[in-house]
Amino acid sequence: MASQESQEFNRNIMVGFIGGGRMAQAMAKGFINSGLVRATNIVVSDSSPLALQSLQQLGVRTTQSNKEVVADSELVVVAVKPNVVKKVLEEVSPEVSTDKQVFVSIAAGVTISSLEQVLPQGTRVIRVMPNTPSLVQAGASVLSPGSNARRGDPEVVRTLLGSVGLCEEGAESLLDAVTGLSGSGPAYAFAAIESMADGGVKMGLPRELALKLAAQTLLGAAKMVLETGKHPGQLKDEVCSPAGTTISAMHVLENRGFRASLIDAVEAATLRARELGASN
Ligand SMILES: NC(=O)C1=CN([C@@H]2O[C@H](COP(=O)(O)OP(=O)(O)OC[C@H]3O[C@@H](n4cnc5c(N)ncnc54)[C@H](O)[C@@H]3O)[C@@H](O)[C@H]2O)C=CC1
Ligand SMILES: O=C(O)[C@@H]1CCC=N1
Repeated sequence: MASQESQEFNRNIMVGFIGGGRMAQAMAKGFINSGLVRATNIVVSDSSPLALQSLQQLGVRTTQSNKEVVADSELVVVAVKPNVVKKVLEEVSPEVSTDKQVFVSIAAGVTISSLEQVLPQGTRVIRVMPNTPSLVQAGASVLSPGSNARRGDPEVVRTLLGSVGLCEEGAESLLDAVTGLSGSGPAYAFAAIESMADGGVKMGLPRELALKLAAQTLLGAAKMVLETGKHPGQLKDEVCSPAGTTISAMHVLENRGFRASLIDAVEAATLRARELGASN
């Protein structure tokens, strides 16, 4: 929910999105549901009319003109795929005024210096790695301010993203690893939920119940880590009774490389983010 700082947050801020795909929709819906931004203060552009249809249902203004979004916004979220970022920034550059807009790029890998190079000199840029649970106020984001960001700019972005979950500030050098962990991480968790539910179904549970139990179990475990402050290893030990069920399952997971697979997954996604940065 909105933090104390948001008391000073300009609730009339105009927020634009260039690209109205999955991440933009998650953020826009999250911002509206948080109560921090009115739907009528959001404008989204997308080259595909289909992508704009579901946004129209939210009550936000939609357009196929990226320039219109920039002209009408104070905070512009760049939410196109990394390989399209340069092209759209070149296109909208004539509309940029350093006194008006802050550009927030959420593109995986794309560096602050490459964003600043293509935008007019002095453009205020903040690079952010968010994730899709922003849709349900349970997002995790890390932001990194560019070289022209003004004193209050990170705070505005932090308040906005803080209204849809956790938002931390960090050095840009951390952002590819953040992408590998929390940016891509929801997919790992969804796969875990789906697979645990499959296990339940295999052992006789109805599908609907199995899915609910699997999702609630991950949610509950995550809340315990965040709210008890205990190390996850200790919490795991507290579930494993001597000669009980859980330790038998943990043995299987260890044998099949469960932990190493997750470590490798975060590493692979981080390295891919670096590659995207080098090529875009
Ligand atoms: N999906 C995710 O979980 C996350 C995505 N991101 C980043 O967010 C960005 C967007 O990703 P998604 O939303 O997943 O992709 P997406 O493919 O769902 O959305 C991208 C949208 O951009 C539109 N588009 C393409 N060319 C355009 C142009 N020239 N002008 C205007 N719109 C154009 C497409 O029609 C599409 O609707 C990417 O850079 C990605 O790295 C960051 C964190 C998480
Ligand atoms: O898969 C991707 O490239 C994007 C970035 C982080 C999550 N999804």
